[in-house]
Amino acid sequence: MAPFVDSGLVLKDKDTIFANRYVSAAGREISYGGNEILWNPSGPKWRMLRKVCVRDMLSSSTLDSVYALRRRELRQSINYFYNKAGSPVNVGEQRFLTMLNVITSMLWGSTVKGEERSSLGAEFRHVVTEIVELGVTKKMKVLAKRFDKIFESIIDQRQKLDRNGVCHESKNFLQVLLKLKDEADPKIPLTMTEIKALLMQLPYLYVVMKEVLRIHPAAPLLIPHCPSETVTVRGYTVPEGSCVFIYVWAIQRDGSIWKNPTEFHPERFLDNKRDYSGNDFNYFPFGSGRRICAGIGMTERMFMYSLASLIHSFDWKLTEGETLDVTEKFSIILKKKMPLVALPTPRLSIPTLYEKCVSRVLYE
Ligand code: HEM
Repeated sequence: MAPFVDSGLVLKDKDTIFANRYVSAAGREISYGGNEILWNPSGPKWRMLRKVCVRDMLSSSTLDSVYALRRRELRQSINYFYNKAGSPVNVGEQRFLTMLNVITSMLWGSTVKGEERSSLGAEFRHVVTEIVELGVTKKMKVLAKRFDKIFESIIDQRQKLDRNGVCHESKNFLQVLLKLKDEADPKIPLTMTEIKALLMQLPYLYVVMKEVLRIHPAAPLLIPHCPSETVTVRGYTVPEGSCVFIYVWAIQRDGSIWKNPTEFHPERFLDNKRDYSGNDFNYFPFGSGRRICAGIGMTERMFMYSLASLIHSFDWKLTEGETLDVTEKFSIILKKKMPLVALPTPRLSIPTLYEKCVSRVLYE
């Protein structure tokens, strides 16, 4: 049993030493030999990868500049739910597909569409799920091939796509709302009060996001760290090359730190005293130190935008007789044990608000 020590000692005081990754055989198989940013050992190669990744894909300015892309994918998803009004839909699967499309579009500018979008997305999700759950090297090889096939298919589609189509959209949520207000049917206006109410809704959604990340951190043990040399932490010797898990899930549910820790209570974040920037070792769902998640900005934008849009566009209810089950399935990545299946009912009276983002070149 590993000793319990202050995670700040590992991720802050000895960050340089623990900045390496412990790459299991299975991890090596799926990461082209441990060669991508997540699994790369700390060193010049990782620094270069991280710099490129952050500067060219995940910086605030790049993320802001691809707002139209997020909007296009989200509207595609809203349109999907609209067409399924009153029927049970797998909400998690759709959100995963949206995220997948945004990320792959940012990576190689491709968009998977129509039937293929669903089947490729389902295959991708299936492969990711198996990777996360199995961790068996032999099986990993097979899965890695399937992954590779998916990538090939996406790249292939990208090559066929017309490169000229882009959605020329305004940049922030407020501008979108004002545009909607101007374009709304005069009989069913979107009032300034409603716009304000929506904007008020948003800070609350932000604390909802924080609470979700506290109680269900996506990487409950972070991603395994590995000391580059033998080191002593609080009197314990941690040999070079050992696998170090940081149990953020337990820390974020520790009753000596959090009041009613197992209760979902977003209001606890309203005082704005805690954030996940990596400086608070009682709340760090994205990790801390030099290996902190590079996708925080992306997560914030996608989470807030999609949650706000889904709540604003639909009333949601569970199927008759069902209760909400938030039981977790514990693995290197935390998942819901049972998928969230819910019935969407459109709540906006302007049907055009449910249309896909129409870019003449892309969708005609
Ligand atoms: C709910 C959303 C997410 C959570 C909770 C999360 C959490 C994490 C955690 C805990 C780590 C490891 C930190 C450590 O080892 O100390 C990590 C690493 C990483 N994440 Fe995320 N992540 C999320 C979304 C994303 C997204 C959307 C992207 C990019 C599109 C991303 C990109 C990365 C990268 C590149 C690393 C590796 C950083 C490195 O090793 O240098 N993450 N993430």
